[in-house]
Amino acid sequence: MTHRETDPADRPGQPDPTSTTHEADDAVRAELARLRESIDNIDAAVVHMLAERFKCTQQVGHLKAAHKLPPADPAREARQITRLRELAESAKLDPAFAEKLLNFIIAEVIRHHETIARS
Ligand SMILES: C=C(O[C@@H]1C=C(C(=O)O)C=C[C@H]1O)C(=O)O
Repeated sequence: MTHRETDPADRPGQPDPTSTTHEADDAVRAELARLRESIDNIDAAVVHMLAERFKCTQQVGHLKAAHKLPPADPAREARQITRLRELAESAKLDPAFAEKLLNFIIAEVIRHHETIARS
């Protein structure tokens, strides 16, 4: 803890000029807590949405395995990436990040499809 020139202990009987700082600290803490609550809600939504997406892709995996279709469909992936990049741009999200995220998810889906095909 640093000793400030404005330490009220240095000026007995004077109003505490640091109280504004403490109020600002409280306001910052409250704003941080409010934003983090929203972040937690959004993270929960992302997890639930991903779980729903994986439920769908698992069904696709079973359908493909039953009909001897390949686990990956690069043409479909290319269309999804084009679409997602456009969506990202209009949402002011970095399209390169959106593409990386989709590729990461799709790679996991393909891994699941390969497992289903082997089973
Ligand atoms: C889900 C599918 O399988 C794979 C996974 C994809 C995805 O996660 O969106 C897209 C294409 C395929 O490589 C599909 O063919 O639709």
